[in-house]
Amino acid sequence: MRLGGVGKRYGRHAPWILREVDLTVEPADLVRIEGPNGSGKSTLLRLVAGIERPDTGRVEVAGRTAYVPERFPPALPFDARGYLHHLGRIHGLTAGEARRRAGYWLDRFGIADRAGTPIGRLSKGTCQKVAVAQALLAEADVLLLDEAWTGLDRAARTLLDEAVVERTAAGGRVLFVDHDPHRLAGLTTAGYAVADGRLHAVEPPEAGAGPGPEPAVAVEAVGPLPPRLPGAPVRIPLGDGATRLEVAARHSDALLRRLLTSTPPVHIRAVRAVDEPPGPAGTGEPPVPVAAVDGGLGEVR
Ligand SMILES: Nc1ncnc2c1ncn2[C@@H]1O[C@H](COP(=O)(O)OP(=O)(O)OP(=O)(O)O)[C@@H](O)[C@H]1O
Repeated sequence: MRLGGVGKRYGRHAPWILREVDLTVEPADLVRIEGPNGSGKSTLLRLVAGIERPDTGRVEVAGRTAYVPERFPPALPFDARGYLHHLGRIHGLTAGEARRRAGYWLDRFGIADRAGTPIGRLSKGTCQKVAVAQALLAEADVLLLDEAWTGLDRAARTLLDEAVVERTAAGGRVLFVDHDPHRLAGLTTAGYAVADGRLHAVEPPEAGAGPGPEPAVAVEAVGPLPPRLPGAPVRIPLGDGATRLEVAARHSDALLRRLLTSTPPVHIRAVRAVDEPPGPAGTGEPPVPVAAVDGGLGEVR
């Protein structure tokens, strides 16, 4: 996904909202976009979604795109299940698959009992769950989330966090706008602030370095590593050109996917559970063969 020299204004004599925006997003990237109200964050996501056209420059997006808009259209002539099914079909799913995934996400968000309720009669939070579900069921290559957590209850916010991690672990690119600086902290691979129509790279907040007290996984990787990695792993040089990366287990899939899809690819020598504090190579559980890791991820090429 690439934006080159993108400019946008709403009308020929209107002020520029975005100018000369360059942005490249690779598979498995999780990108945070921040900035003050009215700075152009939603405009940027709408350009990537193809809802707006740039006035200058190019927007190149390969693959399927799914988008959670900041505002859900209020008057839709559907019930929740019918809407998800309809959107699934628009995303190119067969009728059977669209129905299956609609049911799956209604269940996962705990709103299966409201599947037959017209969208206009759903509560705000339930409506937002449907808005999020329509994007997640697409299993898109590019997932765009515009303040998608707003209005969700705690369980649904956690579910959306997990779904984002799942999407990036599967090689998807995720861009999100959110005003909470801690949203997905430690998982983002890049962060940008929109200000004065420009996109400025910012250092995304860390979740606190390293895995903490929860179950952790150590990955021994050989080769140059990307500067930012999912889960903000602790990096321990092993002295033979390899690096031991220790990360919370829930981020290990995303980390492995990011390593295996980086250019040039990183060679993964071993993956093991960590059940003791960071130490030299050879501590912890016996290494898991890399082939098993590849098999577990499913789509690694
Ligand atoms: N369809 C439109 N027509 C005209 N102006 C628009 C349109 N959409 C957005 N704008 C203007 O473009 C500017 C950027 O809006 P945008 O919604 O992209 O900002 P934002 O950073 O997402 O703001 P917020 O944090 O409040 O959601 C604002 O001045 C807004 O009024």
